[in-house]
Amino acid sequence: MSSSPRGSPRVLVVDDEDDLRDLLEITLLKMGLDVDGAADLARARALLAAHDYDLVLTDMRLPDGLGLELVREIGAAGRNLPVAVVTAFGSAENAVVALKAGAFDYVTKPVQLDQLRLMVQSALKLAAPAGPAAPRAEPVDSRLKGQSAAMQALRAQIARLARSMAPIAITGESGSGKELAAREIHAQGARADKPFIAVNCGAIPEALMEAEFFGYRKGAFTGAADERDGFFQAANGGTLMLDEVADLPLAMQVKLLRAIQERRVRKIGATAEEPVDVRIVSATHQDLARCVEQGRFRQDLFYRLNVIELSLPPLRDRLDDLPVLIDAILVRLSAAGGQPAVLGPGVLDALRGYSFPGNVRELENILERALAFSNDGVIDAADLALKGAKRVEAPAAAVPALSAAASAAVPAAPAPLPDAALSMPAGAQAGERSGERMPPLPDLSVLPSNLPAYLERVEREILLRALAQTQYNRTQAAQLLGISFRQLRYQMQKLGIQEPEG
Ligand SMILES: Nc1ncnc2c1ncn2[C@@H]1O[C@H](COP(=O)(O)OP(=O)(O)OP(=O)(O)O)[C@@H](O)[C@H]1O
Repeated sequence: MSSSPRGSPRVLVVDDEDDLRDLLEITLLKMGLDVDGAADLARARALLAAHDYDLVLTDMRLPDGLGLELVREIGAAGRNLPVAVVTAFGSAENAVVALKAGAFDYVTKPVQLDQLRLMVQSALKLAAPAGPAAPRAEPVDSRLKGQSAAMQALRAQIARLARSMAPIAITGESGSGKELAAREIHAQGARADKPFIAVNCGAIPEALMEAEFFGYRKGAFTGAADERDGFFQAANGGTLMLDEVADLPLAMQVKLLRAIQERRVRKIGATAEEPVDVRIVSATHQDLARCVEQGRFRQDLFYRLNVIELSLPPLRDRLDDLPVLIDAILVRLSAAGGQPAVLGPGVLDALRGYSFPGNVRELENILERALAFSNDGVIDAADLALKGAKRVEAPAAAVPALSAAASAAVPAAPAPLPDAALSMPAGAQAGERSGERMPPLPDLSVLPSNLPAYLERVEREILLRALAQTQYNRTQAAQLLGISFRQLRYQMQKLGIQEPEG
């Protein structure tokens, strides 16, 4: 190994096409890097044995084998050395295979120099200045709490994944920590000092999606008074989390695929595209493969997003983590500087007996509410209101239908409708789909003169009832209505619904 003092970062370029190798070498030299070139695997191996590198950039097809072999060998040797591959245009498969094998990233031919520079900069941030070093198996201050084997394995997996650009698809039930895991991946990678942007794909109205994701130029459409960046520009250099990705409409899936493949986006109303350097992490509580089978999700986008899978176990499968989680939550909930609350006798057992359909978020909700009812900082079993929580399972004659009479006058800021106004109109047909509660439609013999205001009023009433029925447990209210917690929170904010004091 060369033991020369480390000056400029050193890059190894492996490519048998002289022209392309020269172009890559010149570009890297202009970035102030030291560069060595190799035309085949044998030469590359010899150079790797003789020198410390900070980055390897290799073509996929070489005269004596595949660039993929280098990716694997370097990974197996545990060297802290990012390897990027150059793949032929349109061969998404190669890129995905390389990422799965542990490549840090890839560039496609013909190589776009601006993209190459972005990729190299990001790779060099990863290279440890003091040479090879094993990645930390488990950071001391991981935000993902829990000592169960599943959580330990998850943290170790995150520590490895954080070091590459490979798209990660996170699955897990609602409230199981998908966003937290995504933040952890971001925080442990080279992009930590750049933005992490989480987007709830299910909460953006379809008509606004393109503008929200890609931005727009001034005057691009009525109301576009100023130029605005989209999520991609906002996340540039960092991580973009596509939460509830299964909710993306098909038309948007096509545009997103293009942006991910090309690593370029075009603002609405702009003529030129701009390069973006964004790591994509997606999450869903749905089975995305099934969505593909059902034609609701594009196969090609699925393939692009699902390079590495990370699965979060439900809380009921790791109840041993309860004490650690409870401690962390109670510390967070304690007034600044104050003593955290403690659990009274039997409380932990009561919680162990609960199935937590809303996972860690539900545990947080339960403890937050219990704390409000508790005396002297001691939470008793009765404070948990778990019995009430189980009411969710009771067959809900729940949300009654609205009668059109209630809509005759729609106030600007609609108040909850009186019960009398919520009686089911005679002869109304309940639209039942298998297993779904589908209350009958309101009597629409009188049509609302302001549809958006009327629908808002209906929605508000439904949310208020679901919240009242679950004692303002938002996790359970969301479940009752078959929407995600974030959707509920978003709608509550939109409609100005707040939890009552006390
Ligand atoms: N292992 C964990 N340790 C500590 N807190 C956790 C853990 N897992 C989840 N949480 C907390 O639980 C709450 C829900 O987590 P998060 O928002 O990441 O879930 P999610 O799976 O993304 O939910 P959704 O599907 O509704 O979007 C957050 O407040 C988060 O901090």
